[in-house]
Amino acid sequence: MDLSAMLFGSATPHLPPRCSATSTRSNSTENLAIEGQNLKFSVRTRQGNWVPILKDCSLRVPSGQLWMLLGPNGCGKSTLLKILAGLLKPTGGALYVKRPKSFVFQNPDHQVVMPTVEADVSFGLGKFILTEEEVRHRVSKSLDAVGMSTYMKRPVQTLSGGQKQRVAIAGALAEACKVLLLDELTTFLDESDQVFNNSVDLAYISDQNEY
Ligand SMILES: Nc1ncnc2c1ncn2[C@@H]1O[C@H](COP(=O)(O)OP(=O)(O)OP(=O)(O)O)[C@@H](O)[C@H]1O
Repeated sequence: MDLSAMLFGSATPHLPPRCSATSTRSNSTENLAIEGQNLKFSVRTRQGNWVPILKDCSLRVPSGQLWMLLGPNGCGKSTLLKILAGLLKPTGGALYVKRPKSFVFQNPDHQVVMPTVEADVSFGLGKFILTEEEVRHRVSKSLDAVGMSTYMKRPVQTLSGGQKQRVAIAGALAEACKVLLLDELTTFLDESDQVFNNSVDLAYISDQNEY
């Protein structure tokens, strides 16, 4: 299936509706967070046939912007996001994604695994060499960014779906990700939470069905 989705940036939309996802802007000095050229993804059926899911998908996402990937059910939005996250390997094309990058799953129960909010947000920081003070600072700053600083000691099983999703986003921010990939951001978050302020040099890209 062709990706006939629409990409919206926080500045000028880069793509006309229902075209292949190709940006027309070309500026070699641009600080790009994501660049994909002619990405392809196919799956093999039990009968041994290859079924194309993405065909020649190209996109350029500058740093510091929020982009939304819009399109009808089944057009390939989640597949593209998983490729950008490195969870799926494209079967063709070239891809650059600035690191560190984080992927927030549609269902936060797949991601929020530790007993308390504080433990969950600090969980991913174990791979860095950080002082306890730095860990505390990052956890507190990222929970603040998602409006959850008063929930630090709360058991995660007492949180709503949207609160868990915010905790998952806080975990990604704590790791100082440069690219934040959000699968169906609106599943749990309310409207006011869907774009939150963060001054870091970060690109957000989210997939969303058209309404
Ligand atoms: N492993 C797979 N095997 C076979 N088909 C697949 C596989 N993964 C995805 N597809 C198909 O690829 C297409 C794109 O799926 P994808 O989940 O990326 O769509 P989407 O745009 O995110 O849809 P939705 O808006 O419903 O979440 C769908 O038709 C889906 O059935």
